[in-house]
Amino acid sequence: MTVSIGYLGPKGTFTKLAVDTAFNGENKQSFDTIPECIDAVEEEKIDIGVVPLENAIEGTVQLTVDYLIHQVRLPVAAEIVVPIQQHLLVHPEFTGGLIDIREVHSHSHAIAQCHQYIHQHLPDASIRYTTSTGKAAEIAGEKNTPIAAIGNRLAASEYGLRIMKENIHDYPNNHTRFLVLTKNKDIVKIKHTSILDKTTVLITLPSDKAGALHQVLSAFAWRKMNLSKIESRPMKTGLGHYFFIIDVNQPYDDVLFPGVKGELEALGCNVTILGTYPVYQMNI
Ligand SMILES: O=C(O)C(=O)Cc1ccccc1
Repeated sequence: MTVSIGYLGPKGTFTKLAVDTAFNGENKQSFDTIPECIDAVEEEKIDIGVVPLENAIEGTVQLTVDYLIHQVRLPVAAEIVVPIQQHLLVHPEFTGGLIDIREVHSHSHAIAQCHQYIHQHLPDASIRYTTSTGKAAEIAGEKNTPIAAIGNRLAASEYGLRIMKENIHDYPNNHTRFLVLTKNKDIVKIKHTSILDKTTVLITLPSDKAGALHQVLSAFAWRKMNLSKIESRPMKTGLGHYFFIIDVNQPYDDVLFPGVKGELEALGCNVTILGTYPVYQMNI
């Protein structure tokens, strides 16, 4: 059986790079937006979806987290961590200098990863946000205009662009986490060895209870469960109402996690396990 894998496209995105690095030559399909890719997995038009989740410089990709919490809950089969290098890409016939560039197009995360560079070297260019870095590269390649895109080397080759300036991201240790979503975990075959297993838990606190978050954290702490991330997101039910999303650096088990859940539910919290999955660190 050929497994179909959807990703945030079009061609030349970081998500496509992550997919190419993690998977062999399955049938790969690009989607223009993150929700479209997630919906396609939900509607079983594709077997696996890969979407960006978090960047080391810019933080969470809110669209992914919110869509997965509020619209479509899909099991997470794996996390792929990929190093990110951002380059300034221009049409091959563009002969101007940095000073001549009028517009810089890219995904909001890519723009944010290069804020200092843009501020110092392209202060007069206007910023245009696109659904992905690949989309920005496609626009820059359409005709010879003073439009630059921020994206990767794959985008440069896919759209025939010239790399005008390499490595323009502001901080060197730039990595992005991608989620592998599927209803059937057995079909996910990643050609690397995982570095650890993680479990992601979604918790809502009882309203207006002093020390509730402290008690949530203690339930993990006294069990010596190591947390690697805690983030609050609005529940969208009113100001001051939040979910807490907690990553625990260990696989789900039948003792500790049910213990945490029982303890927190007794306090009036709501606890949902969003997924337990291996993490793969890629080198490209
Ligand atoms: O736009 C892309 O290429 C993506 O895959 C999303 C993204 C954007 C910036 C850094 C990492 C991933």
